[in-house]
Amino acid sequence: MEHSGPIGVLGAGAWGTTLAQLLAEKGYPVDLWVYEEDLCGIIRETRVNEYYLPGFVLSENLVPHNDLESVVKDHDLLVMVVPSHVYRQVAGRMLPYLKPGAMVVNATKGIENETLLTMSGIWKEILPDQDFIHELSLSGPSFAREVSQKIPTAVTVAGDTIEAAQYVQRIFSTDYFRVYTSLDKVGVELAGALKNVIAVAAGACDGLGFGLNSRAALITRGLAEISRLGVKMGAHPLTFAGLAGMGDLVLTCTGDLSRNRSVGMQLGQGKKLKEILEGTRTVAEGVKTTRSAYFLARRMEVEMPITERVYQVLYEDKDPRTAVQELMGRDLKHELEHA
Ligand SMILES: NC(=O)c1ccc[n+]([C@@H]2O[C@H](COP(=O)([O-])OP(=O)(O)OC[C@H]3O[C@@H](n4cnc5c(N)ncnc54)[C@H](O)[C@@H]3O)[C@@H](O)[C@H]2O)c1
Ligand SMILES: O=P(O)(O)OC[C@H](O)CO
Repeated sequence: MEHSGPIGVLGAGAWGTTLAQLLAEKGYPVDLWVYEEDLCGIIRETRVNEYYLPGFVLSENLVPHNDLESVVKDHDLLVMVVPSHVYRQVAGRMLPYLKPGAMVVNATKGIENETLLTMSGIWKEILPDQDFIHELSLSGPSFAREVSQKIPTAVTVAGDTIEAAQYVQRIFSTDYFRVYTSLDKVGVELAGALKNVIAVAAGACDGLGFGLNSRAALITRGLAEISRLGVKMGAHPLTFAGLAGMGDLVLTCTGDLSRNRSVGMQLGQGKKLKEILEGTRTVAEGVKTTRSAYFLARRMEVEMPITERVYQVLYEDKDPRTAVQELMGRDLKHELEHA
């Protein structure tokens, strides 16, 4: 084992717990930050995350904590898996304990509403010194439950240097979790966040009772528009054909385990957003990311017709059926236009 010392995982939702368990089962001592005090006690006593990942007994190498200091202080490697809307707040609280030179692997998928920044953008904004930490992004098609079941999965980790990306690649890879490297952090982060918007649209299409043709069209044209925005923001176009792009888009637009697809499905079936979100403990990042993507597209002057319609359905009460009619009725185009 190349890495020594404890690994801190921040966020004990389904994904944070899954990644913590993967690392703990590889033999690393893992400190897991659990936001909810009662859940922290439950995990300590039962070894099961009853709220977010029931059914999996967690390794003794994994220690739950409710205080941030125990998970961050003196840790050379940290994994961030809190929802994007609380990321800045949690990262800010971590600052006093952060070890200089620590590696921070971001596994959150989202774009902040207020600033339109991705998670690495948040670190850039709040860190006094840009070289204080090495920040990387882990993304790709990976439903937590399937990874917890050790179903073969492939993801990608993007860093600023190949050495950093390969270091993290080795730490996370197992015989069921294959990690590729990338140097396109902008692309990997944007692809992982923006696919959730298209997943809401794909779910809505299914909820309206449309068929597989519609879904395939949405996935393909969705990929076209999220690539368009990503490339304009400096991403490598081929990242969108990779695991964090096409891979995660296909998974989330077609997989019944997707929370984002499920939100869309319920919208298509006529439920209102408030009703859908009420009483759900888990996060569907696409709901908030849609707002960010909509304003980012306007700021960057990039045409994103699907994202625009998802925004109108979520936030302006547009009927999903009208949104589909509008998409189908747009001016006819050349397929590679704006590509
Ligand atoms: N679940 C997956 O399959 C999966 C896979 C890949 C990436 N992700 C990404 O991982 C991130 C976390 O998702 P998840 O599925 O693990 O979460 P989840 O929906 O299972 O759980 C919600 C999480 O939010 C935390 N939380 C709620 N309010 C909080 C607050 N005020 N401060 C700090 N934490 C708070 C909860 O403690 C819990 O950890 C998201 O960005 C998601 O897109 C999820
Ligand atoms: O359940 P979702 O829609 O948040 O998707 C989870 C992951 O992002 C899939 O890779």
